[in-house]
Amino acid sequence: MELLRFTTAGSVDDGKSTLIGRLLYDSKSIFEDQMEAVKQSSERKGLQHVDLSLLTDGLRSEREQGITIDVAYRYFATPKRKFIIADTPGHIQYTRNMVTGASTANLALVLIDARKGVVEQTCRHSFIASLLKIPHIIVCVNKMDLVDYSEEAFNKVVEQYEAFAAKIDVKDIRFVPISALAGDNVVNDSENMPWYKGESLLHTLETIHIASDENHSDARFPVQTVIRPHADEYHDYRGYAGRIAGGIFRPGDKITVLPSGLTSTIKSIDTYSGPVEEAFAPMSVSITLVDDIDVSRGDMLVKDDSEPQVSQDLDAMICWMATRSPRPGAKYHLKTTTREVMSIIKEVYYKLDINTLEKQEENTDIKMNEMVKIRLRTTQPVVFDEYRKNRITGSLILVDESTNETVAAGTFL
Ligand SMILES: Nc1nc2c(ncn2[C@@H]2O[C@H](COP(=O)(O)OP(=O)(O)OP(=O)(O)O)[C@@H](O)[C@H]2O)c(=O)[nH]1
Repeated sequence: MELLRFTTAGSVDDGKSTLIGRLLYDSKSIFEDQMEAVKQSSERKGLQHVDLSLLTDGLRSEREQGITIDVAYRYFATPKRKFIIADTPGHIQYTRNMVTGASTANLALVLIDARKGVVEQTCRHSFIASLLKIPHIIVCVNKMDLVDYSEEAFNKVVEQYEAFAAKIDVKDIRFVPISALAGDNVVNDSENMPWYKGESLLHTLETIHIASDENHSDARFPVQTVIRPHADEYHDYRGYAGRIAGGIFRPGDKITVLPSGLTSTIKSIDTYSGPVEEAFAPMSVSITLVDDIDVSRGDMLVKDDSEPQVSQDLDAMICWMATRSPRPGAKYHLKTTTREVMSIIKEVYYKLDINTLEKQEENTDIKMNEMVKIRLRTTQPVVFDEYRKNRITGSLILVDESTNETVAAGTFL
């Protein structure tokens, strides 16, 4: 079953927790005992309705804790799709959390209070979504019950957001008028808004087309492991295992190994369920070649017609995630796909103000949560693509050599 990852970020009290609770509840992804606990807490608080945000906030304390980055991941499934929600706070001091949540997302859910319209947080979250090339945005105009389910109020928010969205690079933007509290258009179609002819939020999440968002034209296979079993019967087997990051590979295809430049031809492609005649992203496969050439972990198999870039000088847009600013001359492990090399930050071009997308070229000492364009110099060649071409081979993280802390996440330009 297809998996859709989406991020949510909103400003305080937009109703994010209530919305996520409503999605889980109405799609029947909640366990009875969790629901019973929420009902009881709501009663204790003297509420007339069941406070669904308690459900989300309760789950929030059970969240997966990253060592440096705190993003609450939540999982649910319907008969049509599986979902992972990366729930991040929208405040500027949590930019790094938003970047982490957005880096693998297929879709960003932007929540707007119908009474307030577009606010700073809305813009910031949308900018991050566009910088990280999230292909789809769904703008949920929430609390429609508080504006009498008015079409005019909804249209005003749509207009306001569209005026802002002209500045960002996201192709697919949709709008859904909802009430997370009352349940309108979240899972079930609303009877209170007959003027809205679109689908409910869940229906959109279940059916939005995401397969074509993968890059199927430029063949990329980062080698994760070299398999060479020593048992006698396999003595001539040498396979390269990993996950395809782009394009299509078939037995018989001519390939080049980068960065070495050696060439060969694919003999076979194996998967857990047997050999295949065709493999594409995001399949995990093991590839064998007709020649016994030198291939190691961190190399990339590509096809001749569309080669990635290979360089030791790399321009990237990064989000600085560490509390400590970079020290002059500090060395960082640069990790991209399965490759890891040493690097230093050679130059800082500018900082990007994520409220306005303006470049700031003066005063470029880097602080936590800032987006910065930098040049890295590595000790060995790196194989990469521009992020806009491929989100997997185009992304990187920097890990501090001495503390082992992830200090930055970024995209190649
Ligand atoms: N009337 C109305 N109230 C809503 C709606 N959605 C949320 N609320 C209320 O708005 C308040 C904030 O909702 P939350 O879900 O806690 O908001 P949040 O954005 O998750 O806030 P944080 O958890 O602080 O990030 C609560 O009192 C909700 O009951 C809605 O559709 N209509």
